[in-house]
Amino acid sequence: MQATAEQGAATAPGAPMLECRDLTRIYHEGPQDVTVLDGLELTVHAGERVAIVGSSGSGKTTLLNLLGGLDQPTRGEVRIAGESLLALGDAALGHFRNRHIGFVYQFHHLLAEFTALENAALPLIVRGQRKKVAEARARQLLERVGMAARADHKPGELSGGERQRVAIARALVTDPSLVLMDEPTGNLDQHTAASILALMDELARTSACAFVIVTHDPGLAAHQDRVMRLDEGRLSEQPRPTPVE
Ligand SMILES: Nc1ncnc2c1ncn2[C@@H]1O[C@H](COP(=O)(O)OP(=O)(O)OP(=O)(O)O)[C@@H](O)[C@H]1O
Repeated sequence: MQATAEQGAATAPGAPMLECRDLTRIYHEGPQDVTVLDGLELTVHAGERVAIVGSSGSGKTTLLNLLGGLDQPTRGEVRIAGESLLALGDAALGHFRNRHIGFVYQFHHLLAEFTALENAALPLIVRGQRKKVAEARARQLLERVGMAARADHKPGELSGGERQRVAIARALVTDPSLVLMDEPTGNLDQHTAASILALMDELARTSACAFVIVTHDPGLAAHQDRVMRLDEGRLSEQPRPTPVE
């Protein structure tokens, strides 16, 4: 299985990078079963950016967790770069995640005792890269998100928006095939948010990275290639609101 997980991703623009088929998640905790996702279908191609919108409690976080292999569906499957997450064992799944998926979740999960630079370099260190090489790449990403000057600061010394930018650098440092983002620009001012969007555009174009972005921000949603609304456990394509300049 390990060998399968290490195979290269289907990175040609236009190839399906993410496929969800009949994706269903029923929570059995509590007095009543709760069906949150109900036969959801989604295909995202290499180089494509898809925004997911939906009301509070509609299942956006549940969906992101399934896409990232952090939770297992009750029924159906998630394929990333042609690989079914369900078919991977725990060790292979961890390896696959590190290799193919970048996460930017609302709680950034930065390690408190590490600097911004060390945090951003961590996925490469985990992958076995030499510290010097990993930190050189991490520094490039920190520059891109406007955090180079704070590279030696620990998360406790950074603002919420600054921590978010370090988390974005960390998610992108491995050149992932797929980036999963939960409100990635929520804490950022307009100028910083615009520079993050420009970085995402460039990555989608140059490295065929696919993005799935959960957001309540109509401006951010309008900036993506497609907007999907999650409602009653399924996704439907939305007309895009006019982008906010
Ligand atoms: N572990 C769990 N056990 C039982 N129900 C759960 C569990 N996790 C989530 N839910 C329920 O599933 C539904 C979807 O939750 P989820 O967090 O995915 O929604 P969301 O769209 O991300 O919401 P928000 O926009 O408020 O963050 C909610 O009704 C929630 O109460």
